[in-house]
Amino acid sequence: MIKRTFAEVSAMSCGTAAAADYDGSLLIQGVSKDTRTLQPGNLYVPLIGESFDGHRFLDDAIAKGASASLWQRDHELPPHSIPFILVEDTLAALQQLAKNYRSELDIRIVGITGSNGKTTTKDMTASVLSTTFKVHKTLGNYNNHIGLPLTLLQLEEDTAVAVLEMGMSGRGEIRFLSELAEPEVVVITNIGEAHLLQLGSREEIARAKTEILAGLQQDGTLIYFGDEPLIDKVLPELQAADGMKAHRYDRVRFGASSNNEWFPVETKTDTAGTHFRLNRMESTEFYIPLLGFHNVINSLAAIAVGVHFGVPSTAIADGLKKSVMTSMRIELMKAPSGLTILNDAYNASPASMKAALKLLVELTGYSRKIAVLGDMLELGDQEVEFHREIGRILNPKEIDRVFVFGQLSEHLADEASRKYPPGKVVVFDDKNRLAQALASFTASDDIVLVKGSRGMKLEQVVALLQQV
Ligand SMILES: CC(=O)N[C@H]1[C@@H](OP(=O)(O)OP(=O)(O)OC[C@H]2O[C@@H](n3ccc(=O)[nH]c3=O)[C@H](O)[C@@H]2O)O[C@H](CO)[C@@H](O)[C@@H]1O[C@H](C)C(=O)N[C@@H](C)C(=O)N[C@H](CCC(=O)N[C@@H](CCC[C@@H](N)C(=O)O)C(=O)O)C(=O)O
Ligand SMILES: Nc1ncnc2c1ncn2[C@@H]1O[C@H](COP(=O)(O)OP(=O)(O)OP(=O)(O)O)[C@@H](O)[C@H]1O
Ligand SMILES: C[C@@H](N)C(=O)N[C@H](C)C(=O)O
Repeated sequence: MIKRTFAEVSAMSCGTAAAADYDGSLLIQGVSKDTRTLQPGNLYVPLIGESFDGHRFLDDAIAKGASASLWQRDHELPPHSIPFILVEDTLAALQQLAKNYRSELDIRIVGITGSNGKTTTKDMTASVLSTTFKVHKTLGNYNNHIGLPLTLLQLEEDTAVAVLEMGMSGRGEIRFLSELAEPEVVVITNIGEAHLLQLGSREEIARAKTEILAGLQQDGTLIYFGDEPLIDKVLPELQAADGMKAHRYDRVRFGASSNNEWFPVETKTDTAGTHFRLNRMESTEFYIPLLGFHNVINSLAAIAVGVHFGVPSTAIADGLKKSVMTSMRIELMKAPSGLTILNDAYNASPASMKAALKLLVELTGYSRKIAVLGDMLELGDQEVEFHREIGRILNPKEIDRVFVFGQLSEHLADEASRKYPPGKVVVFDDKNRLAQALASFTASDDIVLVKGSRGMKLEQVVALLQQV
C-alpha cells in the first residue's frame, strides 16, 4: 500500500494542507474511503455517494486511527482534530493520488475488460503471473472509477505486476481507467449484452471496451476474443481517435475458432474442473479448477498474458491449476443435504446465462437438474425478449425444474411453460419460499444452478440452502 508523508500526499492529490503548522513528515500508510474498514494510519477519503456524504463520518475515521483526511473545500472545515488536505473534489483527488502513485512505481500493468469474464480472467491471469512475479490483483470486483484507484493505492513498492479489472456501464469509463493505469497489456474477454441499457447496442459496447487501448503503452499488447467480429470492426476507429498513446501495438487473438492464435483442441470435464490442450504448447495438458467451456476460453487470455511476460509453459499450467477464484462465478458448493449447488449468483446477462445453462445441461452424474434464475438487469428495451429467449432454450428433457425470481423472469417462465408440464416451472416473489420449495423436493444426487443479476442478490437463496 501507499506509504508517503503528509506533504507528499498533499502534492500527489493536488491538495493543500489546511494549516501551515502541520508536520509534513507525518507518515500516511494506506488509503480508505470507508470508516467501516479504515485501518490505523490510513488517509481517510470522504466520498459523496448515493446514500451518504463521507464527510459526516470524520469522527469515526479519527476513532479508527486515521492519520489524516482529505476534505472538500465546499464543506465547512471542522476543528483541526486531524491534519486535513483541502481539495476541490475528494474523488478526483483520490484518482489523482492513485495516478501519481502509479507513475512513481516500477511496475507492469495488465488491464482486463469485457462484458463477461473480467473477474474470472483476472483471477487466472494473476495466478499464472504469480508463479514468476510479485503480483497484485483487483480484489473482488473493485473495477470502476473508485475501485481501480483504490486498487492502485494498495500496491506495494515492490509489486512487479498489477492485474487490474476495468469495468464500465457507459462510454468513456474504460478510457478513463486505461489512461489512469497506463497498462502494458490489455485484454478484452468478450462482447456480450451487459449494460446494453446504457450503451444501446453491442457495437457500442464493443466501442466502449476497445477504449482500453486509450492508455495502452506504446508497443504494448492487445489480447482479445477473436471470435467476436465487432472488436475487429471497431478497432480501426479507435486507432484514428485522438489521444491514443499507442500507435503501435501487437494483437493476439484467442477463442474457440482455429482462426485465432490461441484455441483449444480438446477439453475434458471432471467433477470440479476442466482439462484441456491447445493448438500451441501441445505437450502441455492444462487444468483449471473451473467448469464451463467459456472458462476454458477465458483461460486462453491468461495463458497469452503469461507468454507475453515470458512465463514458461509449465509454470503457466501450474498457475492455472492453482487459480484462486472469486466466489459466485460457477462456484461448486454442497448443501448439508448433499445437494450440489452451482453458485453463479454474482451476475447475469444473456451470454453468461446461456453459458451457465449449457454447462448445467452438459454436466453428468446428477439425478435431476434444477435452474433457479433471476432477472438479467440493465438490458434496455429488449429486456423482455432477452428473457423470453432464455425461456425458449430451456428443455424439460435436459433441465427438470425451473424456478424463477423477479418480474422480468416471469416472461422467461411464461416462455418455458409452453414446453414444460404444469408445475415444473414456478414463479416466486419471495426468496425464502423459493429456497424452502427447493429444499423440500431436492435430493442429495440433484444439482441446482443459481443465477441472476447482481441486483437480484440470489446468493441469499444459496445461503438459505446451506442452512437446511
Ligand atoms: C462510494 C462507495 O464506495 N460506496 C460503497 C458503499 O456504498 P454506501 O451506500 O454504503 O455509501 P455511499 O456510497 O453513499 O457512501 C459514501 C461514502 O461514505 C462512506 N461511508 C459510508 C458509511 C460509513 O459508515 N462510513 C463511510 O465511510 C462510504 O464508504 C462511501 O465512501 O458501500 C456499498 C456496499 O458495500 C458499496 O456497494 C458502494 O460501492 C460503490 C457502488 C462503488 O462504486 N464502489 C467501488 C469501490 C467499486 O468498485 N465497487 C464494485 C462494483 C463496481 C461496479 O459496479 N462495476 C460495474 C461496471 C462499472 C459501472 C460504473 N459505471 C459504476 O457506476 O460503478 C460492473 O458491472 O462490474 C464492487 O463493490 O464490487
Ligand atoms: N467468456 C464468457 N462468456 C459468457 N459468460 C461468461 C464468460 N466468462 C465468464 N462468464 C460468466 O459471466 C458471469 C460473471 O463472470 P465474471 O465475474 O468473471 O465476469 P465479469 O466481467 O467480472 O462480470 P461483472 O461485469 O458482472 O463484474 C459468470 O456467470 C461467468 O460464468
Ligand atoms: C453493479 C452493476 N455494475 C451491475 O453489474 N449491474 C448488473 C446488471 C446487475 O445489477 O446485476
